[in-house]
Amino acid sequence: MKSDLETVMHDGDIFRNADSDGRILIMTAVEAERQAVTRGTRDSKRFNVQLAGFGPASAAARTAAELAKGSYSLVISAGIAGGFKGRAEIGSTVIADRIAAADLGAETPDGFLSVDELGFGSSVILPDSKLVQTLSDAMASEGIPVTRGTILTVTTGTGSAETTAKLTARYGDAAAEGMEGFGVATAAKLWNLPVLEIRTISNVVGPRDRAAWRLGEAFAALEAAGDILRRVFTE
Ligand SMILES: O=C(O)c1cccc(C(=O)CC[C@H]2O[C@@H](n3cnc4c(=O)[nH]cnc43)[C@H](O)[C@@H]2O)c1
Repeated sequence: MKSDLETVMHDGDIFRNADSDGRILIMTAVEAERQAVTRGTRDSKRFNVQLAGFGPASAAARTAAELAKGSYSLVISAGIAGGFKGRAEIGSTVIADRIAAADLGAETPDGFLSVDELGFGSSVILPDSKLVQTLSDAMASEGIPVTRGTILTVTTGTGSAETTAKLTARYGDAAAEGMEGFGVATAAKLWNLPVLEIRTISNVVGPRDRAAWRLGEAFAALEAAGDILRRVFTE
């Protein structure tokens, strides 16, 4: 009888053969994240793990530059993140079912207007739903605490209860907050490639308390996420 993970990996075959050489580009903000993912993927040639830099602008530019150099079947934004209280605990993993540019828009005396409300496009990019399901099932089957939800991309990391409340009022299903996902996803969209965002939680979104960040737990979870990616896409 097949294990849960074997069943999931069978589904993964669909994507392994999706196109050309089927390589997967993974973008992380900083080197420590890149190393954690690479430990998990064990330097498999299927993956190219590159630095996106800090924030969505750098992430979009560097992802676009990487995509121009090679052929890929999937783009992944990966890294650590803040987790919204009650949605994603420290050390857990979040897989985005929506990637949202949460603070891109305009402030008005009556509140925030999103890109959508301004008529300049969409603040949301949707990851490939089948892949989201495949990976979240694979993680759950290995006992990894995993949540699916909206991952917000912000240009300023949230550091107050007031901003946290504003964000959760706009995105009721927000699970985590990072700073590169929407940039990576924008570049992937330009190439008509599917995108995923995978974040492991280092801290709680809210009043800034750098001393409370649990980088070790988040990097260990990021390595475990890399291991699942390798098993789903290469075994
Ligand atoms: O201080 C360190 O030693 C250190 C080591 C590795 C990474 C960092 C970062 O600060 C990574 C920044 C990166 O992480 C994402 N992130 C993490 N928590 C949050 C948050 O609460 N709100 C927004 N972004 C968050 C983000 O994508 C940053 O690019 C530090």
